Amino acid sequence: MERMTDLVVHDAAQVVTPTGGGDGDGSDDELEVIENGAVAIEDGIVVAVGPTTDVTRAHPPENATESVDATGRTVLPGFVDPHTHAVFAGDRVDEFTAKLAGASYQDILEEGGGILRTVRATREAERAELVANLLEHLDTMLAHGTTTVEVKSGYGLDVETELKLLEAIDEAADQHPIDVVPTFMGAHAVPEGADTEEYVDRVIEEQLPAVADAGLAEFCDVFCEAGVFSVSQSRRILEAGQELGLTPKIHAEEFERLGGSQLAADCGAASADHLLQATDEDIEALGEAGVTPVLLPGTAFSLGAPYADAAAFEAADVPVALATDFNPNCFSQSMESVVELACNGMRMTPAAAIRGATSIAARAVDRTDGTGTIREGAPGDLAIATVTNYQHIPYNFGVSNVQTVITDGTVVHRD
Ligand SMILES: N=CN[C@@H](CCC(=O)O)C(=O)O
Ligand SMILES: [Zn+2]
Repeated sequence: MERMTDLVVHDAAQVVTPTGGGDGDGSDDELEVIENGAVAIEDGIVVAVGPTTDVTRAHPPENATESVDATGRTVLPGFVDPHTHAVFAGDRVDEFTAKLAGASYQDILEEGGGILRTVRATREAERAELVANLLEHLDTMLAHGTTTVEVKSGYGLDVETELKLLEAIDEAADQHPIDVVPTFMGAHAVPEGADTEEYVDRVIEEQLPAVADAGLAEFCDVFCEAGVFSVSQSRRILEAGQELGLTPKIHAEEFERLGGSQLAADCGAASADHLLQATDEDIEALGEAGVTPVLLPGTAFSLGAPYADAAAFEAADVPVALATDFNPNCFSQSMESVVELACNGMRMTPAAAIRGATSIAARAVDRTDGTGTIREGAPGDLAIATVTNYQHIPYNFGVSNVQTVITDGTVVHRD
């Protein structure tokens, strides 16, 4: 029977989708490829996906409000970027040059640069400037196929500025088609001149209650790292956040192996991120506890550090999510680039990288509604690339392959 459809994408060389979608641990998911495929969307939700002949019989493009002829192109779920620090003022391009000349990330931070420098610039910025900056970055993300993004606060380190950042995230989210997931990260660094224990008390007693009261965050994240927050300090913060309804996330085993993975497993975190130094034991603990590991190849690339051991996760049957970690130290908003680095740098297969950037990434932000897949009932979020086969995305690196982006069944970007 013919029906009126909001959007039909048809005649795609490939429609590509992970078979899972947020439920289960993702280890049995596969990447399904439908040759000459089509997708129909109604009321923002996918209502049909399959061969073009089947989908267009029930949903003729000529009867749809909008149709996209995807001949010669590949349709993917919109990318999910589950780890960014995208709201801040200024940049640190001079530190980029200093790092190339040999300065380390931690030397820069210990001298009051790095995160602390962005904190100074962000405290001085008006909320409107932060909103405008974030909207610009969201536009760039969208143009590269991202339709869901997590954004952390963490360049305030005091109640007032942390709230200003979360309000800026909320305001930008209201104005932009990307689905924005807000995370509170008051424990991103120890502010200049502060004692770490006293600052942990302030995060727990002042910042967390104010954030929970304002209802502006879904997750609470901590930088669990030597010289920043210890495992026990991180545990106190994450448990306090959990009591206020914020799901834990953690920056773990980035520069040193401290035990953040085990903590993530103990407190049922949604994700443990970075994991450059994670051991087989850590990987097993994350897998058993259902914590999604998030690997950030752009960060290793920017730091000139060895990549996380993606093969060890694969061997343990623990699927990994991928994210940009977009921040002033790792300045890329592009999930296309992350997929390229995952393959060319971490030697992941294109199929594993696409799953990591879509359905597995959705697990890292607790999106269990089919986000990151193209299946009936999932949100109508699609990225259409100018390639005839999804493997060409990492193969043809360094260029923008995404051409058209759809959120909730509406075309929101076209190159
Ligand atoms: N490692 C801690 N936080 C960020 C970097 C933030 C910054 O350098 O401004 C990260 O995840 O890479
Ligand atoms: Zn981070």
